[in-house]
Amino acid sequence: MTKEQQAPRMIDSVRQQFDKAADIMDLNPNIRKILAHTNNELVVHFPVRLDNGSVEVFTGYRVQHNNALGPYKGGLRYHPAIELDDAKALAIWMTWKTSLAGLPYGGGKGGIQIDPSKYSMGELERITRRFTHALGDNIGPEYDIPAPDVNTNAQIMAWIADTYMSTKQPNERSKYSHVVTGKPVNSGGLRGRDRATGYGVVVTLKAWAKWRNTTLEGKKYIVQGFGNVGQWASVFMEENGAILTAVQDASGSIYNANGINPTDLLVYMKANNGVIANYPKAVTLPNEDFFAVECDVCIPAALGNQITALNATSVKAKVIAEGANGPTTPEGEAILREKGVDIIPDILCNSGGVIGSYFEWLQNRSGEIWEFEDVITRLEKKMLDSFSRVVAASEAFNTDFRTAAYIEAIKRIELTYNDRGVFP
Ligand SMILES: NC(=O)C1=CN([C@@H]2O[C@H](COP(=O)(O)OP(=O)(O)OC[C@H]3O[C@@H](n4cnc5c(N)ncnc54)[C@H](O)[C@@H]3O)[C@@H](O)[C@H]2O)C=CC1
Ligand SMILES: O=C(O)CCC(=O)C(=O)O
Repeated sequence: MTKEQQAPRMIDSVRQQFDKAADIMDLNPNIRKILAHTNNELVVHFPVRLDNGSVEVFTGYRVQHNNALGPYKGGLRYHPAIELDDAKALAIWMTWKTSLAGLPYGGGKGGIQIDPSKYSMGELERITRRFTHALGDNIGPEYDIPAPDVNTNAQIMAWIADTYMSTKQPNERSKYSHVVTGKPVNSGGLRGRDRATGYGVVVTLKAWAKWRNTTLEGKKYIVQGFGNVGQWASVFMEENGAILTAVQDASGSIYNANGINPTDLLVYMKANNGVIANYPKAVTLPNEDFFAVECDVCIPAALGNQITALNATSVKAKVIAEGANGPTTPEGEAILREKGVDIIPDILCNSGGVIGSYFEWLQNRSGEIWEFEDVITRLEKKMLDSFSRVVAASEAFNTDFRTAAYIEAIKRIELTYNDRGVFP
């Protein structure tokens, strides 16, 4: 086992994936050079007074990969392990994701190195506002538009929007509400943005099932990560008649061969610090056995580097629907492909979130308020269009779905550079 296999890094995965696609599509070497770099990498250190009167200095990141297609776009994550290289990898994935979805955006990502569970609500508000202040005009509604990601939510987006807008002239503040998306509905948020990523995951799974001449009815599925993406994906899988048999979150893993009702699990979590541990209607499973659970569908919806050379051999699922960003390493993927497991790649599978964010941005820019039904209809249409283009590229280039999705995404950026005549 090499060192990389034991401690894979997301930045290595995204680079390998890019190189493979760039080789196959014979990408213009100048454009290849540009896309191999991130445009801007910002690291900020900012002090915040805690409830006990002491001052702590936090480290935050914002990486802007590429903006050939439009403003940088992508989430902010609050996690103790986030480092600059992770923010880079996640920003690069955003560039491919927004391009594949046909959005007028580039890719960005960032966050704060913090375990939010250790801080009070008041502290998190002060940390968020101070971070926003430190970012200053390195974000902006027509420049770089953050959104929720791991451990961030609509409340945090509302604090960011409020802090950013307060730095502008009073008579102009309302022009800036789309500096972030994923806001609460009453603060300019989109009806349906909360469930957009999980809904999109299931739209792609239904499309995959159709492509495989089957349906989701009666299929057993397992979900890693029961936060925004995992919860909503489970709710929609349930609506399609699939059966949830195992769940893992940061607190542990649970299993019930006869099925776990996602709505009932959510009720339990609400009363139990938001975690699944000790759910009484399932047994506890050792974390290392999670991906080996017998199932048809596996939805990793937590962090990167979860399915690796160390556990891919034991995967039983027939399809991996990547709700998370970068959950499968290239080494893990090679083993899965050898076993005949299909993978719906992250930049396609979880793109419902950023598509929803785009709708919110349009809504704020035009002063409209969209109906929930319109959001869902438009979201589904866009995701199905992306899915069809990925299938077509996979056939045209005789390659796997991930590489096909990359080719589709990179092709659009290459065409844009070519149109400008800068790098013929
Ligand atoms: N929120 C969104 O709209 C989008 C999120 N994503 C990706 O989806 C993934 C999940 O994001 P959210 O659901 O928003 O985050 P979240 O913070 O709402 O939920 C994260 C979940 O992962 C679990 N988790 C954390 N560490 C874990 C570990 N070591 N093992 C197992 N579970 C663990 C947590 O307990 C929690 O259940 C991330 O990779 C994120 O980048 C992708 C596209 C959009
Ligand atoms: O909604 C967005 O702008 C981006 C969400 C995100 O961070 C992602 O798709 O990974």
